[in-house]
Amino acid sequence: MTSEHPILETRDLTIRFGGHVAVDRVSCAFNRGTLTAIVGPNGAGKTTYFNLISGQLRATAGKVILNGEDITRASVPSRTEKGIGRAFQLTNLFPSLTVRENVRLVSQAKAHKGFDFFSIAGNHVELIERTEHILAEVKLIEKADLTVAALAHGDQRKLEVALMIALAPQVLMFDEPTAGMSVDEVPVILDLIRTLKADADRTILLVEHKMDVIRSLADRIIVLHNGALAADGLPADVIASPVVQQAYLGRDPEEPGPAIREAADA
Ligand SMILES: Nc1ncnc2c1ncn2[C@@H]1O[C@H](COP(=O)(O)OP(=O)(O)OP(=O)(O)O)[C@@H](O)[C@H]1O
Repeated sequence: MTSEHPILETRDLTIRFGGHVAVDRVSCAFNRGTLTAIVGPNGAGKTTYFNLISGQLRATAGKVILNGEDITRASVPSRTEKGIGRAFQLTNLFPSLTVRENVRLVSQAKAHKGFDFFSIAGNHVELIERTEHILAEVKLIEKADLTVAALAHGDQRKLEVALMIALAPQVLMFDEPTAGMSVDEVPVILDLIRTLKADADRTILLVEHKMDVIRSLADRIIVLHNGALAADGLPADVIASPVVQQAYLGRDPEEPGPAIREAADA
């Protein structure tokens, strides 16, 4: 972790649905270059917390601060432009275009935000190079000429990540990236997240249930329980803490359960 100011912060972030408080005064700061796993039982508020950060939901109270700027009331596109990245839904893209064309389109959309009349030619070369760089980073070069519709499930997830990267986000949000993946596909996505993490400018938030995945990737774990922050710290400490053993894993701390065994087997 670094000592600089946090890139992202939530302050007393809260959302109520009728009488139900789904996210309850969550205050948390995320430093640049770190990967934080967000865990908690089903219905704990993890996805809702993500939606409040990326802007799909508006907070009832509290704040979301990005690079010192209050973005609590900003729209989703505005947050995306400011540096919050969340994987695309492929259904919003062009299934009949190739992988490369999709990445190029999103890169182009990003580049046009900073359009410079005097460097059109330069932009074009840069765009091609950037597209190839992203395809290489997510290991989709060999599939670049396939249409999206022809991709296997795991490769579609990689493309979602590629499109997120094309928007050059500072904060990358993954909501259960290995959900629904085959045993073969899981390590590929984990490797990809590890590669992304190697860039110290990227700050990663990861909602994940698989404890072995969390152990291998996270610098820090925060635990949500009934919408509130129940624990926050280094992975080994948080996993071992009574609050997690009882509240999240639902068992006696002395008695290792399936998630811990899974971690031990990994
Ligand atoms: N739009 C909504 N309207 C009403 N209630 C909602 C809405 N979105 C979420 N909730 C409720 O808020 C609570 C938190 O849900 P959320 O999906 O954030 O939990 P989660 O921790 O991501 O769970 P899971 O691990 O099952 O994905 C749940 O009780 C859910 O039913």
